[in-house]
Amino acid sequence: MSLESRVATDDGGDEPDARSDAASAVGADAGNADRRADDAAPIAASDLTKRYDETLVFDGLDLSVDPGEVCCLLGPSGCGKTTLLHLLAGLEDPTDGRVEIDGEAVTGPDYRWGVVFQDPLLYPWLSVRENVEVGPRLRGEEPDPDHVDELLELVGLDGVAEADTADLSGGMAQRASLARTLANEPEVLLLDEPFSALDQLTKMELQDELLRIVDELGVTAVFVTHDIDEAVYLGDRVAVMGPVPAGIEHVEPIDTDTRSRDDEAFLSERAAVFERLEAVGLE
Ligand SMILES: Nc1ncnc2c1ncn2[C@@H]1O[C@H](COP(=O)(O)OP(=O)(O)OP(=O)(O)O)[C@@H](O)[C@H]1O
Repeated sequence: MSLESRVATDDGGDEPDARSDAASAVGADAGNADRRADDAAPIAASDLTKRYDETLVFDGLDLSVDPGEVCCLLGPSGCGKTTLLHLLAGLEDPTDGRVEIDGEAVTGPDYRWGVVFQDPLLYPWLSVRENVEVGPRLRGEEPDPDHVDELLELVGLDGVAEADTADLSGGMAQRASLARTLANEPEVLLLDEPFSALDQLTKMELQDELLRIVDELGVTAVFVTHDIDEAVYLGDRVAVMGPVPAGIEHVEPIDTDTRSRDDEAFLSERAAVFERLEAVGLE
């Protein structure tokens, strides 16, 4: 049986409830059982300027992400989405300006603001479980096996904990990468096109799971994507970026009460975002 079918089998019909329980348990173990959207960390970027030699990527950009919100960054290729995410994550320094997460200045990477990249970047010599244990170990903590089990269940990998990462499909590898980031109990998730290399069905499945996890763990998320449908489906707001050095040209609020991929509200919000993208020069 392939690893994918083992996961499918293990998922079973009652999997969403099982994962729901796992999410609650993870929250409880993390000491954040009461951390819900209202208590999640806000992100504030003020007057951010970033210059690489002769390229001014943006100049005086402001962005506020509310606690528990999913903010999608959408824009033409090369407009600075990844650069902005790296500044929020402390992976790069701004030329000027400031980023704060939960009121604390971001001056470098920190396990409290977890990053998920397009490439899962798993350690190939470690099993799935050992990959998830990396964060606590790097912080000098012995991973709690129950907590790791709960995270693996949360992302639907409980059937393949001991597998080699080389045997994982792209979707499973990205699930493992997400679990590894969640093992650090981040207050904020910063995701850089994490699903862009996946087939459409896997992508849609992971989009739904991400929304559930963000909601249940009470984290704030910034999600970079090229995909308008993905931005409108995932986002509470979609920040449309223009060609450098425009930065954020428009922020579209999304009515998430009727979250769906094909109803009227979705299609009209998609059309509104598309119009904004066209206005900034869709590439
Ligand atoms: N390390 C770097 N050194 C020099 N220029 C850079 C560097 N990183 C990014 N840039 C430039 O900054 C601009 C923004 O790049 P960035 O990768 O952030 O855009 P993006 O919107 O994420 O692009 P894509 O959608 O294609 O991934 C581009 O002009 C890019 O060439």
